[in-house]
Amino acid sequence: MTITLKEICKTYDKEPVLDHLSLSISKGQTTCLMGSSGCGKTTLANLLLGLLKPDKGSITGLDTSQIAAVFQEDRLCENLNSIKNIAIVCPKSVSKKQILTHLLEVGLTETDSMKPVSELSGGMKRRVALVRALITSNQMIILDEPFKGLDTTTKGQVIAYIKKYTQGKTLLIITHDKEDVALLDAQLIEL
Ligand SMILES: Nc1ncnc2c1ncn2[C@@H]1O[C@H](COP(=O)(O)OP(=O)(O)OP(=O)(O)O)[C@@H](O)[C@H]1O
Repeated sequence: MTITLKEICKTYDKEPVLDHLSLSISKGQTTCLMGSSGCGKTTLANLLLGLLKPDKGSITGLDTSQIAAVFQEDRLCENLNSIKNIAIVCPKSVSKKQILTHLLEVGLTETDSMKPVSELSGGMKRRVALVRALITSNQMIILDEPFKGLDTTTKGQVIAYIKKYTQGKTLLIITHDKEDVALLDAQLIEL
């Protein structure tokens, strides 16, 4: 029940970023991925998502069609409101009311949810992107610095939301804050 990376090598323009990296990620659990800036965490996430191919090595135990992700940039449609941004990824059986309930759970108001995303703050956009990833039935979620721009209270609310909607799922969170490992009851992988 693990995702196993074996001897992964990834080079950009002859600059090695990942050099014979081997690690395993427990399925159905939360793992925090930490490491200094530029050490290759986002590269590793992109390899797991199948957006990049390793130069060498293998990844086993992974179904790339079952992964939802929040990237460092939110990748929302700025001219659409939050509900529409999320409805795009949902089956028709998920109602607008259900989407609104999720947005309220992460601290947005109904008025916020009806505004074009371009009129929301960075922290609000982050939460919309998070709901969009967690509302899907995907079995694996990758979150690249999901708490960026959130104050302590909002972060607590978001952590409760993440825990509620990722039970039994494989969750990989890239973070720079060691405190998150305890807050999320996570395993730690340091690159
Ligand atoms: N598309 C690319 N082309 C060339 N170099 C890249 C590319 N993407 C990343 N790099 C380089 O690879 C290294 C690792 O980048 P990556 O984004 O994976 O690091 P990271 O650990 O996620 O960093 P951070 O914590 O700052 O987000 C960096 O030196 C970066 O400049």
